[in-house]
Amino acid sequence: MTATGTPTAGATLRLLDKADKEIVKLDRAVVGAVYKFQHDFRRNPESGGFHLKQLEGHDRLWSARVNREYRALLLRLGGDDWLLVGVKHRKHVYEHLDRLAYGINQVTGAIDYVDLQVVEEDVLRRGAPAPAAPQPPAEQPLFGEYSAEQLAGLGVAEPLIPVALKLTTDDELLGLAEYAPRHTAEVLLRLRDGVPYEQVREEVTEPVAVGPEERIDADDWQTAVDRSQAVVITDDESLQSILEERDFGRWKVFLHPTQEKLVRRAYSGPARVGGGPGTGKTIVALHRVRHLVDQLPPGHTKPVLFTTFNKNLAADLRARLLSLGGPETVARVDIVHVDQLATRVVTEADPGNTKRRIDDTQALREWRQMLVETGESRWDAEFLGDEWNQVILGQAVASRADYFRARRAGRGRSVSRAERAEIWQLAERFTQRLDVKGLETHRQIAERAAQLETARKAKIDARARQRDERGGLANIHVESGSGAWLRYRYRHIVVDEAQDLSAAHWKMLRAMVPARPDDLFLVGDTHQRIYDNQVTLGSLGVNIRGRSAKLTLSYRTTREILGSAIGLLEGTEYDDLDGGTEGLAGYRSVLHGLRPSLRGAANWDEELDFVVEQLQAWHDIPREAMAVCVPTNDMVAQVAQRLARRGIPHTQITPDGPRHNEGVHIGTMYRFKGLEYRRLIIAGVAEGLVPRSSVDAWEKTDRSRHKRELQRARSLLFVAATRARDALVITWNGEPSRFLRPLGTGRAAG
Ligand SMILES: Nc1ncnc2c1ncn2[C@@H]1O[C@H](COP(=O)(O)OP(=O)(O)OP(=O)(O)O)[C@@H](O)[C@H]1O
Repeated sequence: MTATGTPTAGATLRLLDKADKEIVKLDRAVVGAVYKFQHDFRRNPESGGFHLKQLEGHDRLWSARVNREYRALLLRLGGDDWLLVGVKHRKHVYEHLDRLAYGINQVTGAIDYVDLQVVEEDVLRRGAPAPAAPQPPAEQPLFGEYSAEQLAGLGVAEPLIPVALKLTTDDELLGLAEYAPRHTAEVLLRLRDGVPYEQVREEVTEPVAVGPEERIDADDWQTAVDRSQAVVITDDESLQSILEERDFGRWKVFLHPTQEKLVRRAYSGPARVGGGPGTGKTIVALHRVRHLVDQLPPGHTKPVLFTTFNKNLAADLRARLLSLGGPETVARVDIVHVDQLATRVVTEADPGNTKRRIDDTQALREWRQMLVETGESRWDAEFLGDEWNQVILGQAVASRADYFRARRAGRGRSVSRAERAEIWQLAERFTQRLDVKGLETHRQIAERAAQLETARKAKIDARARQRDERGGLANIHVESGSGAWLRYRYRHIVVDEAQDLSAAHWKMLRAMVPARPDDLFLVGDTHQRIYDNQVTLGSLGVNIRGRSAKLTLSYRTTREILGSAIGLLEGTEYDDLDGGTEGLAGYRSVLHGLRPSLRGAANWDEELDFVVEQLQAWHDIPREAMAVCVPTNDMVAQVAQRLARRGIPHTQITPDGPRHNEGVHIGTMYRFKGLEYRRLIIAGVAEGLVPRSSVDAWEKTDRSRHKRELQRARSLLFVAATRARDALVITWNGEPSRFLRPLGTGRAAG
């Protein structure tokens, strides 16, 4: 039947999750035709050129002409509201009409669409690209112990239940998981991972199930589409960014229900969202910021602070928030990295300060020089540097007497009273030295900022008390002399990469926002902590107890990469930012791809050749979608040189981010925090470099330091490995890093 009726002023076109994956697999020319099609279709679906036809035997499914050869398959949700579910060659559209199945899922209330022909002919036969793991005997169904009702009860798409019950190999399952609606894939993979039925119901199904108070109406497709992973195509660019998998593809418009809840919830105090790499923590933080801004009364101030660990991450957050919420949202948010914020506070208090800022490594160099110059040999620079950072600055120790009383838990080696006196003297000399040289460390600034902000908060609170006592509008707000209103700097604070902030940072942030509902919202993963800043938030006034949640589904990495990355952490324990421990239980992915490749070379020169060969083999994707990550700055330069010689465009990742947009990105592991690439090579993963040989020197002198340093080095490799979306290659020369042993490069992990 051809569509009839008068032309309309325009239509809504949406795209169902996974349809994009099938569309991108088509020829470039067809994809181009799809762009044009959606543009024209939105303007007038009833234009004759589309030959819009309802498919025989289907009450909601229509076909429309994309070009001479291809047809779009569309579900009519109601009126002029359409859902694009697939694009097929015209020859195949009418062949198996009875194989196209769709309906409203009775558990999730979302729309499931399945082309069983594709499942049987293409998906199941295609199998997995990776060398297969040992397979169960062919006749043993993988889900034999479950009934169709049980699978339906977990929300598996009904048309796929008979298929799922027949699966006998993991390759088939992975193929199906890639094609099936995301929730179906998650349920089946979790069951196959051996997770008990009830636990799958609790962890995977319940978060997306329609609540008992809400009825699922099998005919209400418009409500169903809102519960589905579908995006509304509002302009040509939105489709393009989804199909080209650009950064702001789907997550800008679609959040998983578990993410959505965290974004919208009202919290009675500070809240924390944890979760493994790629689970969408940053995305939740971005949406949370927009949500908070949306609740603000109109105004021109910036009552929301959005902060992260370093400069290039802050720049990235700004760009993404702009894209998510537009200039109106960004106008109400102060986006600044945490050390810059501290510097601002300190400069405000002391505008004449012209000191140069140095980091921990430069500070350590100063310690070394000072010890050489003074001929001091009883203490080593690392120990003193740590003592200064963690005990003296870390606890804001201001006097010798305070230092005698300071707690030194976790410092490994105990020190006597006489030794404390010596250390204090050296620390004083060190600060004087920095002062004379016009230097200042970021840690000093953070401590100072924390003190300034704490004092400011005390003043604000005291004045509020005075006002309450006087019972009204006393003159509480004019700061002495300046005439400025003395009040809290922010109404809400959102922190990304929370695991790397120091105690001083937290003290400063805590003092910048009044303790009220929705004051602090932090996201981070302690498995990714790469700076030596372990804190207990509760002791710093940031009480997240009872307001902590975890995301577990990775949207970035494949199951294969995720499995290897988790292997890197074998046998280690991580904290939960609040004195407890935290693991990656439940951390999973429904994405599937090649196993990471591990490759040893005879020497660095040969390893560089591997890198070049690998990059050349990846000629099918843009250069900037791939990266090379190495342990040291020297190695960055050497990789860059080799790529230049072989004519491979490249760019280095600096503290401010990549120098250019074009070319393979090269950087040290530290630079990869928070980034994401389609394909990644980590080179130089050898003993002596990962971890650095200096780390083992601590084993005899300071066991706790040794443990911490090993953990940090391991986390650094974990962060690097989890930046890869589709492919990960790890290389080394000489002896492979001990961290790789669980991945099968040598003896079992010790
Ligand atoms: N609901 C979603 N749907 C689709 N993609 C998503 C969703 N949530 C997140 N992603 C994608 O997953 C990837 C990882 O997201 P994000 O960077 O927020 O994770 P993260 O937990 O902060 O990662 P990390 O801790 O490794 O830095 C991004 O490419 C993001 O676009």
